[in-house]
Amino acid sequence: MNVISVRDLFRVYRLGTVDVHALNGLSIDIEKGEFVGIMGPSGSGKSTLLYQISLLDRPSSGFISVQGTDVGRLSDRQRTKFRLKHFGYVFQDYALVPELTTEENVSLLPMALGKSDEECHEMSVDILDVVGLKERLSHLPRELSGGEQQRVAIARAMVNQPDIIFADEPCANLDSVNSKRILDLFKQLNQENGQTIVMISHEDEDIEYFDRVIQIFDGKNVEN
Ligand SMILES: Nc1ncnc2c1ncn2[C@@H]1O[C@H](COP(=O)(O)OP(=O)(O)OP(=O)(O)O)[C@@H](O)[C@H]1O
Repeated sequence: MNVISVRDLFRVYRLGTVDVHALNGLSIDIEKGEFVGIMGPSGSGKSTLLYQISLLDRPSSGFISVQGTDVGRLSDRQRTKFRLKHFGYVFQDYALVPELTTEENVSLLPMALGKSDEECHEMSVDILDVVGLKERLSHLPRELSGGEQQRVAIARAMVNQPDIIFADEPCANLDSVNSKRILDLFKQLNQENGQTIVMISHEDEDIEYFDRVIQIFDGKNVEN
């Protein structure tokens, strides 16, 4: 079953009088439970594609269906709810709230979904245990290494058990040991929980982790 279907997607950024055609009629399908890599040269449109399918931006034209919902028809408010309920995000700069502890950063999302303090605590500690950070609950982000911060970000993305995780070059700022640890963690979560993971990567050695690679070139997918 396709969890994401994209047809004839275009995204044009207007910069003053110049149009930048970031996506040029791209069509892809992603199946439920797949761990998919999005790869391609710098500037080919990978992040732009991820923003469209994860509802962080709207395309200039084209069709996107996520879990059977035509997401182009949703209002901004409905899109926000949809994201909270179904998606988890991991970015290359971790995007943790600097003033909040590990546990508080992870608790933000269950809190936003109206869980009680006790439930938030339990859910956060459980997932922080999975990513190996149960001993770091009270640390602030600046008191953690880069690899640990990214594992907090993954815990935050996973805590609501989202259907789909979107990751934009999550290992870009990590050394090879920490990168491998993050990729192993994604693979484990994908296999144990069956979550769909869509990850942008520049690194050829990441290919072995993916069930499939979608190659992007000049704003289009390359059939392989
Ligand atoms: N907000 C924006 N405004 C204008 N142009 C943009 C914007 N975001 C991206 N672009 C342009 O759109 C094109 C695709 O960018 P995108 O970030 O999607 O590529 P990418 O494949 O993710 O690149 P990289 O691997 O370097 O991160 C590029 O030419 C980029 O300069």
